[in-house]
Amino acid sequence: MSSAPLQPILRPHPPSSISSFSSPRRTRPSPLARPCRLAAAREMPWPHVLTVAGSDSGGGAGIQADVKACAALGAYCSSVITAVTAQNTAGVQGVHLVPEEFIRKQLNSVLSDMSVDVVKTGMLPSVGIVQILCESLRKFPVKALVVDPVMVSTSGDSLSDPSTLKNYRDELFAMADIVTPNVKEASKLLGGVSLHTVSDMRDAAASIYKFGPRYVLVKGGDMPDSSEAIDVFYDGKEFIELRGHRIKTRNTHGTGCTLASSIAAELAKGSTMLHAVRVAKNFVESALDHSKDLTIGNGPQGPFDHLFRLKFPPYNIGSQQRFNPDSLFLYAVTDSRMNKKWGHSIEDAVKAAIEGGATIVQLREKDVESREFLEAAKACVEICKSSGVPLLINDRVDIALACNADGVHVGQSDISARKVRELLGPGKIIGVSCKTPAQAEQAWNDGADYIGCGGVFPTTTKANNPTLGFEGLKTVCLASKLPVVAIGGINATNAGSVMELGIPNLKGVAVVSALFDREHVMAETMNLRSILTNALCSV
Ligand SMILES: Nc1ncnc2c1ncn2[C@@H]1O[C@H](COP(=O)(O)OP(=O)(O)OP(=O)(O)O)[C@@H](O)[C@H]1O
Ligand SMILES: Cc1ncc(CO)c(N)n1
Ligand SMILES: [Mg+2]
Repeated sequence: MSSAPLQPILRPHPPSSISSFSSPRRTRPSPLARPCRLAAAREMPWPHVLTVAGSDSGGGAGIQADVKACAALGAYCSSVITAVTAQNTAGVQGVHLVPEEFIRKQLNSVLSDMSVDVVKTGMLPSVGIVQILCESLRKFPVKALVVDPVMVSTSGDSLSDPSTLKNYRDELFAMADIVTPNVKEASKLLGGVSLHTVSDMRDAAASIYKFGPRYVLVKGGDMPDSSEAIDVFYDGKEFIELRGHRIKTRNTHGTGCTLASSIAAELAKGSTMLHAVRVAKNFVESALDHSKDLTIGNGPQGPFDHLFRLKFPPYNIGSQQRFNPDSLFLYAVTDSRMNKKWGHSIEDAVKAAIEGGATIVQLREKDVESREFLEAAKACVEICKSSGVPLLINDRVDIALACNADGVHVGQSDISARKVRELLGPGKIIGVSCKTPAQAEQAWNDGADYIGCGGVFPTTTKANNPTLGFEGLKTVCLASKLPVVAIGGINATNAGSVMELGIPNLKGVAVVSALFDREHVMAETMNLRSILTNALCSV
């Protein structure tokens, strides 16, 4: 990780035009692509989002949603209030604008004193407010700007003067890292075009991109009935459809505010933009799912519980831990039968593998009683922690939670990665075994961190496991947006040839028998590590 101090990055983008579509702006490395350093050495970093938005007296949207979402995701949230609304589950009964000069004062108070990483905007109800915000951001640059162009509430009430449209497009969007309109807002921004399909959403995202933001997310929460909630993400080159389950509930008030502030919180924590958007969408879906039957108020649209995770104490909400794909290099997978055969305890086997140079460990214990497994897993967590090696648990989410492991690896017939992510939270590592491009795509959509692909060679460790060979491995790697670890029959004789394939996202090999069906686990691991290192150097 770079030790460079945090650089302010928000500067006005070039004026929007058709040519900005292919402008050099896109080729400049995104500052969000690298994790941020938030404070000088020895200071505790605290990711900080400033929300510039309206208050919702009902507590479900606006400032109130932003503060709760940031808190839930482990970021600090300061707030500049642009308007006070009288609002409940029935709709908006009144809007009272805060005087513009007082908004300037609030912005100045926060930005001149506190180190804000990301600014998120919600309700900006007048032309003057948009201008004041842009001036403040030029004076006090921040790391990223997330613009949720709030115009109309879901109840259909107007939250912004139509005259702000031009300022939004010409001034604010040009400074924004991401703009997150819903379909109605996207339509308004584009002069009233009608948007009915995902293809229309793509076209809208491309048109809004021309106004100057680095990324656009057109949200489909309000699209006609479907089993999925589909948002379209666009980075100027590629469209990505983010598909989530549509939760059947009346409690969707504030989903847009929550999504945008969650993106801001993740960016403040150092995520790349796409990762931030995926975590945010997953968070909204989980919150809606947990809140679907709650009742507050008598109107048609209720709020949801942003802090649902507090009900799950093991949920590591503040985790700053990030997955490093390079840790897949020498992936040691334990096997209780082999350990028994050689008279090794799980702990001794893990210790030996780490001493020999394993870079990540997975406990795959099929024949051990749960209580015994948990005790061994706890001991392994300590061993791995002291060596800085991540420890994953195969399949058993309960064991992973109980021993606070670094993550879980699941197969195609285990609990889905999406569900595991919901249970473990954003900070944990999730891997999925995949044999096909479609499974790799699903793992990516479900929020996994890596995939395991195999069996590359025939193996005796896993029954009825078809062999993919190098061609199958290549096909899956090529299709996978996630880093890959190869698995299945890999040993000291053939490991080098796997790494020599030189596939960019193939980060390492996972081995079971070659390390653990041996008397001297440490020596075998050292040997394999040097073979892998040599192979890597020769590519
Ligand atoms: N019923 C639902 N189930 C799952 N996800 C949903 C649902 N409704 C909305 N979403 C998701 O919530 C996020 C916010 O989208 P939405 O279109 O609701 O924004 P919005 O209209 O700006 O919300 P609001 O104005 O109520 O705050 C999107 O990622 C969307 O896909
Ligand atoms: C204050 C406020 N901001 C945003 C929205 C959009 O949901 C709302 N309903 N109220
Ligand atoms: Mg909205």
